[in-house]
Amino acid sequence: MGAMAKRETVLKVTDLMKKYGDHVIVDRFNLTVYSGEAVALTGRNGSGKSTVLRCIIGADRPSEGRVEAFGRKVSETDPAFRRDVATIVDDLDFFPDLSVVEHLDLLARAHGLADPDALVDEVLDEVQLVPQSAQLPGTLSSGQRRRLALATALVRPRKLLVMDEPEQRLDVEGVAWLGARLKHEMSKGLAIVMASHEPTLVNALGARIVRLGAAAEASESQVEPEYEL
Ligand SMILES: Nc1ncnc2c1ncn2[C@@H]1O[C@H](COP(=O)(O)OP(=O)(O)OP(=O)(O)O)[C@@H](O)[C@H]1O
Repeated sequence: MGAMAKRETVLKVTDLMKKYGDHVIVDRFNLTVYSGEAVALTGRNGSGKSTVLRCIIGADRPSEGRVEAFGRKVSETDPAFRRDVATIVDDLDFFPDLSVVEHLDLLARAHGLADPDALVDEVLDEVQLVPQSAQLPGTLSSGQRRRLALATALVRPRKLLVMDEPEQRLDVEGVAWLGARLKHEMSKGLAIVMASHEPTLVNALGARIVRLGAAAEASESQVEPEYEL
C-alpha cells in the first residue's frame, strides 16, 4: 500500500438555496467533499449544476445556505482561496493579445511558482500545445482552446479543482489523458468537483455521482463517500 494522504474536509456546502427572482433553481443542496475524492454533479440541462459550481467558487452568492472551503467561507477575493482552488468553468475568457505560452507564463508567475519556465514547458507538452505555443487564443481550434483552459489549471497550485464539463470538445485521447492525470493527482490528495454529462471521465476518476434536480440532493448528505484509490 502506498502512503495515503490524510483525508481532510475540503468543501462543505450546507443547505444551499439559489433562486433567480421567484424561481428556485437549487433547493437545500448539501455536499461534503474530502481530499483525494472526485464528485460529479449530474442532471438535466438547467438543473443547476453550473449554478452550484459558481457558488462553490465564490463567483455567485447563494440566496441561502453556506459554502465553505478549507473551513472558511468561500470568497474569490480571498488570496488563500485563490491559491488553493483552481477553476475551469469557462474557456472563453482569454486575453486576445496574449499567446498560449504567455497565458501560462503569466499564471505560473502570478501564483509565485519557483520555476515557472520548466513547469510551463512541461504542461504545454502534456496538453499537446507545443506547436501552438506562439498562437493567439482566437486562432486555436475549439478543442485546443479547451486544452489551454485545462493547462491554466495545471500551471498553478491547487488542492481543489472545480470544472464545468471539462471533457467538452476534447478528443478521445484528451479525455483519457485528463482522466489519468487527475486520478494521479487525486492519489496525492487533490479534490475535484465537476459537472459532467459524460461517463468516461466520471468513471476514470471513480467519481461519486450527485444528481441535481430531483429529490436526490435532499438525501445526498446521507450518502457515505466512497474512496477508491
Ligand atoms: N442569472 C440568471 N438569471 C436567471 N436565471 C438563471 C441565471 N443563471 C442561470 N439561470 C437559470 O438557472 C437554471 C440552472 O442553470 P445552470 O446553468 O446552473 O444549469 P446546468 O445544470 O449547468 O445546465 P446545463 O446542463 O445546460 O449546463 C437554468 O434554468 C437557467 O436558465
